[in-house]
Amino acid sequence: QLGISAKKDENFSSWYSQVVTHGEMIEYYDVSGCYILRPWSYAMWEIIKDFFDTEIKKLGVKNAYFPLFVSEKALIKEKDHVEGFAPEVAWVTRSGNSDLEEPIAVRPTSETVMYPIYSKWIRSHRDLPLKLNQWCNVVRWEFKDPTPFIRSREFLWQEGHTAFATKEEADEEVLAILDLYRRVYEDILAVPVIKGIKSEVEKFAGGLYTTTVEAYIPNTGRGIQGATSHCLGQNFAKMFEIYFENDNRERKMVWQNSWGLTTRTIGVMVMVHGDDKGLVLPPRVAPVQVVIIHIPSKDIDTKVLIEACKETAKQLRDAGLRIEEDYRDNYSPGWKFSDWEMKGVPLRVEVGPKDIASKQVKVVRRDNGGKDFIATDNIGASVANILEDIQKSMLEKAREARDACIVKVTSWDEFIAALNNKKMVLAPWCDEKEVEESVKERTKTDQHGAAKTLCMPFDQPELPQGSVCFSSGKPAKKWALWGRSY
Ligand SMILES: O=C1CCCN[C@@H]1CCCn1cnc2ccccc2c1=O
Repeated sequence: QLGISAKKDENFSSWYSQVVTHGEMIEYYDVSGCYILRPWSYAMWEIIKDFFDTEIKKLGVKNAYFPLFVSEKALIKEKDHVEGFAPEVAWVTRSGNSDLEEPIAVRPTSETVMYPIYSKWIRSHRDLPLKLNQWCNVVRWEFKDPTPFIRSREFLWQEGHTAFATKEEADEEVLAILDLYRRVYEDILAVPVIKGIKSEVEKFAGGLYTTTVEAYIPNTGRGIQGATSHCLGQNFAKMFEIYFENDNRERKMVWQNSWGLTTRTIGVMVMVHGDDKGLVLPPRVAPVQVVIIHIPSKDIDTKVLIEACKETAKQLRDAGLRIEEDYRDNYSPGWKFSDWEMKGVPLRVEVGPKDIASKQVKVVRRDNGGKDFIATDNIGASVANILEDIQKSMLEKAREARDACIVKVTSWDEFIAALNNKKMVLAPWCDEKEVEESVKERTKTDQHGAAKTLCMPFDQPELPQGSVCFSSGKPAKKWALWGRSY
């Protein structure tokens, strides 16, 4: 395979497309906006899913599966949340040569599938809390430019849908799930995120409030929504008549949450960490963490060399690491090095005759190219330590790059300058809808989309008395993080 021809800092979209295809993550498909997830990327989704699934089960969430199809009646039940999304809904109108009586929608999300059933299941406070999740696909017929993992017409996600007797329980779960999303990004994908609450304009219209983890792509200077955890309040309970009798025999509406994380996570990780040699995988999400490559030589019988490699591989597997051994004799070591670098494998172990003699191996880090020699005895622990160091330093490096792209301003001129300099902008804001709409209008240009609020960070800087909104001049209520986004 040839190397990647596009440079990350010169042609980001070509670079990204080449990295995900040469890295064997994606195969293109003849239905626009749809992609094939090859084993290399699907294994990453499985790692993310294993972590999140284990954690939500600790919170008492159970997995279930609801139908892919939604009746038109059910879908338009909550019209004001659907009307904004209506153009994205895909419909089944025919089977074989005959039209269906009623068109059936393909789920774009499952509130309207699940909540008529929740209404049937929930009668008494003893039926609460109800906490269900499903791992599935959803379809949204988007028209904005499709991008593998980042924006596709079908994607994989989990969607959690919970119901509680009290708002306090719902509020608490919203934040517990949001922290799990932070951990997916920071602890597994080594991508720093900012936790915050969405503005009234940006929140899920059907809900009470939306919390979010916001990531950032330095090369494009755009923010990207990482995952969202919504408190729906009692809005859906009202519409779908989801009531329970409390222990005073009073009829009450439930308080609900819904929360989702998608395969977009994988695309964000690729964009943040990849380089001009291809993928750079954080060890926690790498399907293969270490690849062992023998260096044939006339000074040693290749069988002996490979036996030594197998012994090292066994020790590394016994240390719980995901290992690949590449003894292919139809490729040179150099060819193999670039092949595994393309796939982003965090650590390469090279074994040659000299290494056998001195009971050592050569290790090469994918993230910074660092080379070292380590002893073969107790190699499991020492390689595990190197992988931990790679994980930590990738997050630190990404955090520094992200922090360097946040500019704190107080005036409109500073705001526009920072925005056009591809930064995210932290500015004091009056938190009024029409002001956000006007900023969108004033920042929309033909070559970029409008700037919008990404979130109001939970971690608010000091807001000095008398601070005014950078845009409206009205009294500022809080700091908002603004930016162009995906
Ligand atoms: O984010 C989440 C997390 C998972 C569960 N659903 C919520 C809210 C989904 C918002 N949404 C997003 N796109 C849509 C597209 C078509 C119809 C409806 C919708 C829609 O309701």
